[in-house]
Amino acid sequence: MTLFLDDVTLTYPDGEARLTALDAVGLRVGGGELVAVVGPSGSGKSSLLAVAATLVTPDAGRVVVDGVDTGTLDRTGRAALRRERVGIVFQQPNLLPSLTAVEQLEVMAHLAGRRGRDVRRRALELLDAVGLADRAGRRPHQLSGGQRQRVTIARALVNDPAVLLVDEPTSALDHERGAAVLDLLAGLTRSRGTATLLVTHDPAHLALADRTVTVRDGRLTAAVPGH
Ligand SMILES: Nc1ncnc2c1ncn2[C@@H]1O[C@H](COP(=O)(O)OP(=O)(O)OP(=O)(O)O)[C@@H](O)[C@H]1O
Repeated sequence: MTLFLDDVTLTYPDGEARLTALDAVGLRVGGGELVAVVGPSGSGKSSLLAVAATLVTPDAGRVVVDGVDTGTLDRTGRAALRRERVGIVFQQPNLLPSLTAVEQLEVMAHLAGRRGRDVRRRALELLDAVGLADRAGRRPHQLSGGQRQRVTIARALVNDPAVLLVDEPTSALDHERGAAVLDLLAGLTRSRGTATLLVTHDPAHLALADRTVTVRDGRLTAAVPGH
């Protein structure tokens, strides 16, 4: 389970010219590895996640998810790859208001073509793993912000993704809950062997990462943790 970005360049239209959001970026995240991404506002962090998630196609370079060169896939193929092999956790928990916690997970499994009793068992296992076994029947408005965030993490894992992409997972949480969510992500990365890319502004998170990379003006550099 790996994520590999090879010489990836992404530009956006900018009036008559083009703005370079990612400039010849190379990055390899191995299975069981947690890589933190830091950098100033507007430097290209979200663009990096969007490209890795195959939500945006780069102008040049290769994005290889779990051994699959995503450039060889059409739109349908990329959507299937995302459903089956990529877990995405956005900043704001985007849960469906009418569904219970366990149903949020089941819907994702169903979209990936999974059915049956195993799906519920697996969903409950994951909710247990994020400390929400006793909240499985609650809807989003009956959960705290931190609990909702943990549901989105469990949901991102329901189809056993090879690659986990996480954008500022603790920005809405207090320090203690944020630290608990980070511990959880780091633990799941290692126990499940996912390749995890984590965008963060929180220096405390860097200690849990195996590596930190810095994005600056669309370019990637390795950073010394804690600096
Ligand atoms: N859809 C778009 N169209 C045009 N320009 C864009 C688009 N999305 C992002 N950009 C530009 O690309 C650059 C990188 O943006 P990106 O969102 O990747 O930065 P970021 O590091 O995630 O920033 P932040 O920390 O503020 O979220 C910025 O200059 C931004 O203005």
